[in-house]
Amino acid sequence: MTALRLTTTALRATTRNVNTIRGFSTSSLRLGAVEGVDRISVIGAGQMGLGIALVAARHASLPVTLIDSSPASLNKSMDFLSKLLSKDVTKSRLTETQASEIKSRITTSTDIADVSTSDFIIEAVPEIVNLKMEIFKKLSEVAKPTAILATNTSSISITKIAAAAGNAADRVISTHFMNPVPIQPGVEIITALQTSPKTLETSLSLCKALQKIPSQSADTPGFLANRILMPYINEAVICLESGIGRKEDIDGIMKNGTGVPMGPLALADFIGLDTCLAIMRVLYGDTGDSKYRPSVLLQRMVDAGWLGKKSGRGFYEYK
Ligand SMILES: NC(=O)c1ccc[n+]([C@@H]2O[C@H](COP(=O)([O-])OP(=O)(O)OC[C@H]3O[C@@H](n4cnc5c(N)ncnc54)[C@H](O)[C@@H]3O)[C@@H](O)[C@H]2O)c1
Repeated sequence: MTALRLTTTALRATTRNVNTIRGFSTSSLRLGAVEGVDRISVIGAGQMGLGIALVAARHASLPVTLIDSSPASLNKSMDFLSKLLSKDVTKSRLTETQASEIKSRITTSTDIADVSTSDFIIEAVPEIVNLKMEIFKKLSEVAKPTAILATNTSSISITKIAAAAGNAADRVISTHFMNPVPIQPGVEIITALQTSPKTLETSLSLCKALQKIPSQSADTPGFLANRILMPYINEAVICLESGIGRKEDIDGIMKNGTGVPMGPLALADFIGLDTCLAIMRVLYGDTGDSKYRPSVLLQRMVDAGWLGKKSGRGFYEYK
């Protein structure tokens, strides 16, 4: 009985402490600390890279170096970050002080060598195999010899990317965040043949610190998420190109009939049509299975530079 009462009292005290912590600025608190990870770098400041940087700075209070080869992308992302944080302040989800502390934890760079002080590096550049391999080769030269090298690839073999990292291959893993990163709790974790158990363990701890829920998948084309999602999107594009339905009807029936928040064509615009096409090409190329053949219309839209929301035009138009 006494033990039970003590436990209950301790539990109430802990709950009180947690609530007190929640009400205060997180500046001096590392709520989501991960052993051996004091700084992270994110390479690629597009929609995924920015989201990852934001959750690391916000939920794990980690300093982040956000790297992009394009200064314009960095500026655009930092402007967008300010808008996201202001919205949270307006909606009373953050105080102004917390918002400016989160922003101050993120520094930007155009030089990949600036990963050199980070313990965990997450690559989020476009879904182009040679580009990713080039980056992992470079990371094996410029990163700390203990740093974990993670990729956010949607479909490319982690084992292949790890091979490009040479002696660092055992520290390569995939932390495949879902879009939009600040909202979706799921992260797919994929290990390469070379990945060490320690790399996996630290990556799972980081996911927890970022308040994400990991699901593990084998290193196969598309892993779990895109092996299921992309053929669905591709089939919706085939329905459009073969005149089975208008875009409003395709999206309408899936939205109103299956309860998904977005129809498949609107979702493709949101993901990026170049990313969708790249994933379908990996699924088709790596399996040789015709069920994964990318729709011709999807290829033509990417040829036209109609990449979806990020370019202002995809299946729909965006201001
Ligand atoms: N969009 C999604 O819904 C989604 C979801 C999960 C995973 N992913 C994956 O995440 C990765 C990034 O996707 P995204 O949608 O953020 O792409 P994006 O096009 O929005 O951003 C990519 C960024 O990488 C930068 N970049 C290009 N080359 C670079 C280089 N050599 N060095 C540094 N930066 C470079 C670009 O300037 C751009 O800012 C891809 O592998 C994609 O498959 C995307």
